[in-house]
Amino acid sequence: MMALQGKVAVVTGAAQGLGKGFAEILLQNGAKVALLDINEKAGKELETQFNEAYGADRTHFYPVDVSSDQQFKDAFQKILSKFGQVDIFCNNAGIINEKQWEKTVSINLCGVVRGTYLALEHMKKENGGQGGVIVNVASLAGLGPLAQTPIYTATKFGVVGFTRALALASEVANYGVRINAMCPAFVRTPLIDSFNSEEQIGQFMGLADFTRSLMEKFPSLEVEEVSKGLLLLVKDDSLNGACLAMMRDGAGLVSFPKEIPKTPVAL
Ligand SMILES: NC(=O)C1=CN([C@@H]2O[C@H](COP(=O)(O)OP(=O)(O)OC[C@H]3O[C@@H](n4cnc5c(N)ncnc54)[C@H](O)[C@@H]3O)[C@@H](O)[C@H]2O)C=CC1
Ligand SMILES: CCCCCC(=O)CC\C=C/C=C/C=C/[C@@H](O)[C@@H](O)CCCC(=O)O
Repeated sequence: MMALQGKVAVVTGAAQGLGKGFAEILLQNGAKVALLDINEKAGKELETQFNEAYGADRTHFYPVDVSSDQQFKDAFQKILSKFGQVDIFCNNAGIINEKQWEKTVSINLCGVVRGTYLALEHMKKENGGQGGVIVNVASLAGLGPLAQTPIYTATKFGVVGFTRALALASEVANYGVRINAMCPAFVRTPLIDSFNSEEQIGQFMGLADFTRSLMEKFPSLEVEEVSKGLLLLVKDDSLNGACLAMMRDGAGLVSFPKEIPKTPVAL
């Protein structure tokens, strides 16, 4: 198991919700944490709160829009200057917006790719790196479709596929970096209210009741529960290419079939 004492972690979308919970559990386990978020006010307030709770200079906030290549790169250089290294990188920032769907793709998928590649270039042994672990936050909607949010679903399937492919590349090329994905069901954060927002859901508002039925099937998790899942994926150094599905009735590592199950058809 990876010891976190003295390790340096980066968490995107850290100002609230799951990212705040992930940052806190990493701090509680001895890591230093760089908080990245587009919400500057909430990020600075959380930096102060965490430094008071866990010791001065254990946390630093960096205002970053993960859809901006330059902002992400600039922040990463500042993090290396301040902390000297990055051992853990959690790509968590994400939105739901089926109307501004290019924005959703740029944040949820392209933002994860940007963060992953920044971390990998720094961590991989062939570049003189010390190795490390990357956790990409997908969703249960990255394993099965969420009818009301086809674009959000597409981005989360993309995060799962990208994470699994890069984990395999890391194993084959011996990068010394583990890359895993988290696939939680509904979690009690501001994001889940999106299903009721015409501004975010647009043409799919008529499917709100379908999502409500899914929320009954998958009762909401608490941030603290999901944060324990993050800690597992970070600490268990046997896990690479793992997808941790999390629901209220339990969590499990997804077993992807070696062969794609299919029903033969005569062409
Ligand atoms: N809440 C849920 O039911 C579930 C959430 N997730 C995923 O977990 C991640 C976090 O979601 P929540 O904490 O629930 O959402 P949230 O809306 O509470 O927090 C998201 C955070 O990301 C930040 N953010 C948004 N756009 C950004 C950008 N362009 N650059 C940097 N930061 C940005 C926001 O300011 C906010 O602090 C997302 O990727 C989401 O898709 C996955 C499964 C379930
Ligand atoms: C609209 C609000 C979205 C909130 C953010 C999320 O990512 C929530 C995702 C939660 C649930 C997704 C459920 C998907 C369900 C179906 O695709 C089903 O096929 C999945 C089956 C999983 C199982 O039963 O093992």
